[in-house]
Amino acid sequence: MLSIALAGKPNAGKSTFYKAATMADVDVGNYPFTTIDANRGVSHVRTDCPCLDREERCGDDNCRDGKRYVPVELIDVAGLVPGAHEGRGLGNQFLDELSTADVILNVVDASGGTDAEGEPVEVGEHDPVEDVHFVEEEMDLWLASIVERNWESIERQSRSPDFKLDESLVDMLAGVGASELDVARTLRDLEYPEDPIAWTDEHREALATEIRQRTKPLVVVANKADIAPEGNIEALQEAADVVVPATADGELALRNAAQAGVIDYDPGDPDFDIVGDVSDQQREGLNRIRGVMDDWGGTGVQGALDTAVYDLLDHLTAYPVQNETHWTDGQENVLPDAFLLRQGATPKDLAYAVHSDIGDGYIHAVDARENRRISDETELEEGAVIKIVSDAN
Ligand SMILES: Nc1nc2c(ncn2[C@@H]2O[C@H](COP(=O)(O)OP(=O)(O)OP(=O)(O)O)[C@@H](O)[C@H]2O)c(=O)[nH]1
Ligand SMILES: [Mg+2]
Repeated sequence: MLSIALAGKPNAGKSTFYKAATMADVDVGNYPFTTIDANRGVSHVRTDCPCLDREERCGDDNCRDGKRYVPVELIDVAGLVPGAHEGRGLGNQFLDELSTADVILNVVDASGGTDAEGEPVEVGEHDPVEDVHFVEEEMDLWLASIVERNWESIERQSRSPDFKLDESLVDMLAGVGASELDVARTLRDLEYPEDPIAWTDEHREALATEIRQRTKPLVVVANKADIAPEGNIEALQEAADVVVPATADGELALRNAAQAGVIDYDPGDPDFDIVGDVSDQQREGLNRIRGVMDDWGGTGVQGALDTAVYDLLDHLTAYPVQNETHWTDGQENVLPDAFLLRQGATPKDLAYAVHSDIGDGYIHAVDARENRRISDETELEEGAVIKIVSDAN
């Protein structure tokens, strides 16, 4: 499963985001380091279900009237402060929690109501732009310290006649999610001495930064948009490449209200309808959330997850089916499985995602939307419905 981690300074709203996105019961509090041990749970990204092209909607639990929710892992870690890689705040051990993540949501308190350490201050007192880059810097330094720690072993390996730097680096960096391709591209882009013994700290830091950029791309979540002073969100949008304005608190309130039957709302909707009895106070609260949604197209929680997976990681959703004619002629109306694959993925990649035996036994694939055999080189598109023919079937 793809893995998304929430990182950022204390008190920015990471656990509130996590709680809203997973509906798990975790601690939230207006003070730094509410979270100490990481929370891991299942959230979802949202896309259009292929059933929207059919007369009947899909009967799967993860499809709500054509809105398809595809599972991803979400990790909520302790707050990060500048200097964390050398043990400040709760230290650096929890940076290790980020090593399995494919993408990071850097939750920033856009209201400026918490200082650099996460202590509450007057709204607007702290400049949230200051909180954007330190997360990347801490992650770079953390990775640099891993490289540093392992360099002696690389030096030792380099004395062997069949030493290959790329292979040794792949071994060393696999744990932080770097693939052979990541290492190959990084080495292509860097200038470095052939002999590992001649590497300086600067070479190792440059390596760490490149690898971090490739393996841990970041989305900035401009949280607390509901109370952010005029101009703060825009300043954040200037300061970072990918910024999603959000109210995690608002999303949590909406999910709770939807669960209680008070509103009609599916995560990621741009708006909601009040369908139950509400007090004046509740109505006022809901309208405040609606204000943020009107400004930014939603609460931003689902939007941030979707941006991370579909835009930053460039993934698509593919749906394997058992029987292509049943899907084509409408006998079968449920798509029980959805897989997130990198853009460029082929039918065989989908086969391997389903199961390694299915991949090993892959014979050919059929596009079930059109009931037509497709070539093994076909690049799958978002919403592909595919029957894999495999001798492991
Ligand atoms: N106004 C407003 N407050 C929010 C929002 N999201 C979270 N908060 C509040 O911000 C405070 C901190 O929230 P948490 O979710 O505990 O923050 P955290 O980042 O997990 O904090 P640590 O675990 O200490 O690192 C709480 O008082 C939340 O209610 C939001 O969208 N708007
Ligand atoms: Mg927390």
